[in-house]
Amino acid sequence: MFNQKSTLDPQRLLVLRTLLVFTIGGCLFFGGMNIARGVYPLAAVELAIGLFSLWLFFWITRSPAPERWLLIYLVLFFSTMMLAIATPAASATVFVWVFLIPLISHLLLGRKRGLIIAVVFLALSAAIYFYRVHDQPQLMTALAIANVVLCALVLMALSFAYEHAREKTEQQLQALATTDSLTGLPNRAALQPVLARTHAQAARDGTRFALLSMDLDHFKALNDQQGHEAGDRALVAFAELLRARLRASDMPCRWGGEEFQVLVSGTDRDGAVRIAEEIREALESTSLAQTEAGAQVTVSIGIAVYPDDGRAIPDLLLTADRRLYQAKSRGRNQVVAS
Ligand SMILES: Nc1nc2c(ncn2[C@@H]2O[C@H](COP(=O)(O)OP(=O)(O)OP(=O)(O)O)[C@@H](O)[C@H]2O)c(=O)[nH]1
Repeated sequence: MFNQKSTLDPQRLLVLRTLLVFTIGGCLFFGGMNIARGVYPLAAVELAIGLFSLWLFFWITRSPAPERWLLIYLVLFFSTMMLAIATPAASATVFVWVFLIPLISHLLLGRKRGLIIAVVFLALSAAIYFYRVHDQPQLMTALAIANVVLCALVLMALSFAYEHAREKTEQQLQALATTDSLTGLPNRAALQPVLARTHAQAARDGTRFALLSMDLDHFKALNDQQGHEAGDRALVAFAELLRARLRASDMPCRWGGEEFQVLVSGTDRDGAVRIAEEIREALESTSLAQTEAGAQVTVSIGIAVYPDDGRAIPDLLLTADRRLYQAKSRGRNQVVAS
């Protein structure tokens, strides 16, 4: 769950695999045709690209660097296209493939890298096109040139706009999926990759980090006596308190219900206890959530420090949780760190 493997996003993987299927089929077909027509250099390149595409179809989900292979494939694919349009013996209609360049670049590489690759290969295609048709007056009229150029520009603008809108939607969905809607804090799904990164970095650099597991006390009583809305307001206020007390490099998160988790980087046990005590005291000193029975919502906190309390993330979470419940059983409103 905490392993960070580099993977392509599913949409790009689907586009790439669809394209690879057509590349494999197309390369075999055109390679065979070009052998029959005696255009051997182009046929050899096409067959080699076909075999490479077949291998990539299976390798792409296993590769540790799929983005790099994506770029290599695209450059090879477009370069083959350039070779095809530059080959005098190739069919005149081979130029229609050029119009796929903006669409494929944006779908596979995203807005910025897609635009750069598309501009480079469209410019190359234009140079090859004009070199090949410069002696055909009917193709060198302003109208004929405007048709080709405008069509390419429209496709470029449309695919750029599509990718721009798609990236924005993806960012919004990502934010929704990783933010707790009540408190606005990151949620459990958001903490996991950050925790994995912090853990990997601490293991590399020999530094420490602490996990503070927190659970609000007497929260059920508050809900029962003053209503769910009062409970919600207390959760929002506690989230505010966390934001106000923590440094930008620390990461508070709503773990679920009235449980919170705080990841504090570059700190030892004493530092973590200081922060936890500050938070505990700050909540205690607010009259934010007084229950009718006179109890006040406070917070119990369990601390685990890497690597002293465990080297694996699940062990640290377990230790922090165990200490949190020790704090509860010792009477609540306290910090347990060892
Ligand atoms: N208002 C509100 N209540 C929630 C939310 N999520 C969980 N709860 C409530 O939090 C309460 C947690 O109850 P308990 O686990 O018994 O915790 P507690 O009353 O704080 O008891 P101790 O932790 O032992 O002090 C339950 O009543 C849940 O319904 C939420 O988003 N909003």
